[in-house]
Amino acid sequence: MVLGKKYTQKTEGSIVTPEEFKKMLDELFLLNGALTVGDSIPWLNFLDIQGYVKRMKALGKKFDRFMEYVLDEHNERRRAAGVEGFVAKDMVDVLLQLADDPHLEVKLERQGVKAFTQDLIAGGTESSAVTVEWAISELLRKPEVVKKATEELDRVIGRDRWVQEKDIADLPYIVAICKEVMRLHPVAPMLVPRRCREDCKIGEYDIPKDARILVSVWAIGRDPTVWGDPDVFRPERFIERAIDEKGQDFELLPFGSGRRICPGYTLGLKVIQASLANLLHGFEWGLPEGVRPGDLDMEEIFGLSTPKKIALVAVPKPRLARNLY
Ligand code: HEM
Repeated sequence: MVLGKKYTQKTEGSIVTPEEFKKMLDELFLLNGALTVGDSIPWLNFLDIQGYVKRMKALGKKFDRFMEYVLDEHNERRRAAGVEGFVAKDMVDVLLQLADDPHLEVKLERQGVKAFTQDLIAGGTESSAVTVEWAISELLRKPEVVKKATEELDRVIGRDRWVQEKDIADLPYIVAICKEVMRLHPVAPMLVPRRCREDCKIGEYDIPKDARILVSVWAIGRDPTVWGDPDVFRPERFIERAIDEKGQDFELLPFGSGRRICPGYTLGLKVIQASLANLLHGFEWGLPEGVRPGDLDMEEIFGLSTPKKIALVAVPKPRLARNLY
C-alpha cells in the first residue's frame, strides 16, 4: 500500500534483502525504545556511553539509502508518464505530489516524504506481526481456547472457505482473543512519550509542566485492581464485559488514546483479526517434537515494541479441504 510493490527481494542487485530489512526494522524499534544514560543525566549525553547514537546514525544511513532509491524510482515513473498522464498508485506517489504543491500551508519536502514513508512502514509491519506471533504463542499453551475458537470458525465459516474481512463481526470469540493478546502484550508498552503542557495533579502525583510522561499500558494491562487474574490468558473476560480497544476505555489502550492515537488502528486491527482467524481456521498448530507447551519461552524484549525474545517455532497442519491451499 505504501510503496506500491515489493522492494525487498532475495535476488542479487536488489536494494535490500528481506532479512536485511527485517534487521533494520528490529534495530529501529530497539533504538527508539532504548533508555539512554543521557536521557536522565543530560550532560553525559555527548559521551554516548552505550553507543546508541552511533548505532542510530548507522541505521539512519541505511534507511536513507533505501528511501532515496524508492523516491527516485517513483519520481522516474512520474516523469515518464508526464504531469497530465500520471495517476498516483500508492502512498509514496501521493506524498510526492503533495511535496510539489507550492500552496501547502505546511511544506512537505523530500525529507518529509522519506520520514512519513519510514513511519508508515515501521508502524504498519512490526506491530501486527508481533501481535500475531504472541497470539499463537499464548494459544499453544491454551488448547481449550483454540478449541472454542475453531468451533466458532467451523460454525460461522464452515470448512470449505477462508475467513474474509467482513466475517469478523460474526466472530466475537476471535475478536476477544485479539483483545486479550493486546492486553498482555501491547505492541508499544509505554506508548509514545508525551510532554505535560501545564502543571497538573494525577492521583497523588504532582506533574510539572514540560515533564516527559510515559504511560505504561503494559502495567495497566496487568494491574490486579483493574483485571481479575491479570496474568491468566482468558479471552472470555471480553465476552463478559464490553471493553473497547480503540482509545475509549482506559484499561485497554493498545493503540494509545487522544490526538496522538495510532492513525493506523483500523488497518492494524483488521490485519490482526483476519490473519489470526485464518491461521486458526486453516491450520492446527503444534510445537516441534519434544517441546511441551510449558517449555515455551514467553520472555519479551522491552523496547519501543515488545517482540518475543526467542522467535516462536510452531508446526502447522492443514485443517481445510486440500483444494483451498
Ligand atoms: C496491531 C497493530 C498496531 C498497533 C498495536 C499499533 C499501536 C500504536 C501505538 C500504541 C501508537 C502510539 C499511540 C499513542 O502514544 O497514543 C502508535 C502510533 C503510530 N502508529 Fe500504530 N499500531 C498498529 C498498526 C499501525 C499501522 C497499520 C500503521 C500504519 C499504516 C501505524 C502507524 C502508526 C504511526 C504513524 C504512529 C505515530 C503517530 C503519532 O505519533 O502521531 N500503526 N501505534
